[in-house]
Amino acid sequence: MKIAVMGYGTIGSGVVDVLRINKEKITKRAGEPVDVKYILDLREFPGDPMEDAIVHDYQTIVNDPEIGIVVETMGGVEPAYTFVKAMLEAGKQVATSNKNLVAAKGAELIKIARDHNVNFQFEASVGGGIPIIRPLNKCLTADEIEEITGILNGTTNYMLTKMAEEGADFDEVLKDAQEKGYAEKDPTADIEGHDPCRKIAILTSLMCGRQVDFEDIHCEGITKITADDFKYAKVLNRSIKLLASSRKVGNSYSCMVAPFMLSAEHPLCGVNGVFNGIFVHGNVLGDAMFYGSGAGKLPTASAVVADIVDMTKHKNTNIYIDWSPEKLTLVDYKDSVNSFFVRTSSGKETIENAFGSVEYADAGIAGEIGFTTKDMTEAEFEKAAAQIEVRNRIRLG
Ligand SMILES: NC(=O)C1=CN([C@@H]2O[C@H](COP(=O)(O)OP(=O)(O)OC[C@H]3O[C@@H](n4cnc5c(N)ncnc54)[C@H](OP(=O)(O)O)[C@@H]3O)[C@@H](O)[C@H]2O)C=CC1
Ligand SMILES: N[C@@H](CC=O)C(=O)O
Repeated sequence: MKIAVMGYGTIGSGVVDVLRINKEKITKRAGEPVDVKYILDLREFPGDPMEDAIVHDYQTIVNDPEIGIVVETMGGVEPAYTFVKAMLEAGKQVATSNKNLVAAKGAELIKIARDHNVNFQFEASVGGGIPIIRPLNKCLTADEIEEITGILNGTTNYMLTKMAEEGADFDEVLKDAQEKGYAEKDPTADIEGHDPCRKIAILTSLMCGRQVDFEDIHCEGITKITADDFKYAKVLNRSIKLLASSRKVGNSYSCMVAPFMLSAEHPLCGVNGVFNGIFVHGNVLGDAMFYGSGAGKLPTASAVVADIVDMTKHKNTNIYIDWSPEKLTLVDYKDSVNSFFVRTSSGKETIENAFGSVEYADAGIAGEIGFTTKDMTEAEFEKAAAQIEVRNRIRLG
């Protein structure tokens, strides 16, 4: 099998490395050798062992009938969409790690692949090296999936872990995550939660078989989390995690991305560093957990290469993926029920007038108190919170 890699950055170069490191095993499992014929990138790579494979015009790949599989690891929607569409229409199979592309154009590209009897696969687009797309599409097909809640961003989980355990500074630990190759080209997508938002939109689309737009999902990142919040988390024996969740409500889903303070008993509480954890509940399966490296060069490339092996074994066979372009309208997140941790400078009488009975937490920070509320809807919380001064609030899990 001759393949091309579009985008020779962290993940694209990882794909080339994985194909070399595990060449023998991959050849055996794919049923034939997998060779990289072209690498498309904007730059030259003088001195790189793959220097001679570098091309700059995607049409070179489109027009070469020898290329059976194309890997897209450039990132972003354009020109990735134009290039991938052209590859599928030319009868080539495509594997991508690009969640921006999958969240925006997944349903359409799946259909184009089906119409041309090829495959569009995207295992690495959610959870880095953790298998989650194929399990949903192949192994959990007997179930109605009623909930997926996950730590779906390696960068922010790495940052929150370092901030909690070492008191690390936000900007420094973000720089560290960028140097390790975990962060997006524009890390705003990580720290503002847009990346896990796209990932939970992809997973929800696979849960329901319809298009879920990430723009419809309520999304909060970690930029408002401070060292003082970690002091309270310690007092409350909780950890702060950025969760992406999707729950079936009637015929629709309630989705949200936001930081949560998790109790020690929560299945995702102990997921630390660059690891991701994905909790899945099916109506007949019950609970399942997926856990592993959520970002980084080789773990993510491992998932891309698994797609290459799968597609090499399925030449001329489209593997059905249940994801139609028909849009699903999500339930209003303001109706979802949570309890909250709140930091305030307001007095206890004012707090209790607004929230009723609460439980207080004192982290020894001058001029403020923390408290936790009972369960309430988001709308009820907003109404009560408007009556006090709120320094920060984090949902409890
Ligand atoms: N890093 C990670 O841990 C993970 C990343 N992903 C996803 O994988 C994708 C790639 O990420 P990553 O490898 O980290 O990103 P990088 O920025 O490291 O690599 C992207 C590469 O593609 C090249 N490129 C960009 N635009 C074009 C173009 N128009 N034509 C040819 N080449 C182009 C870039 O060149 P240049 O540098 O010159 O712009 C760069 O070499 C993204 O979608 C990301 O979200 C998914 C899971 C994990
Ligand atoms: N920036 C992303 C990369 C993997 O999807 C992350 O940190 O999880």
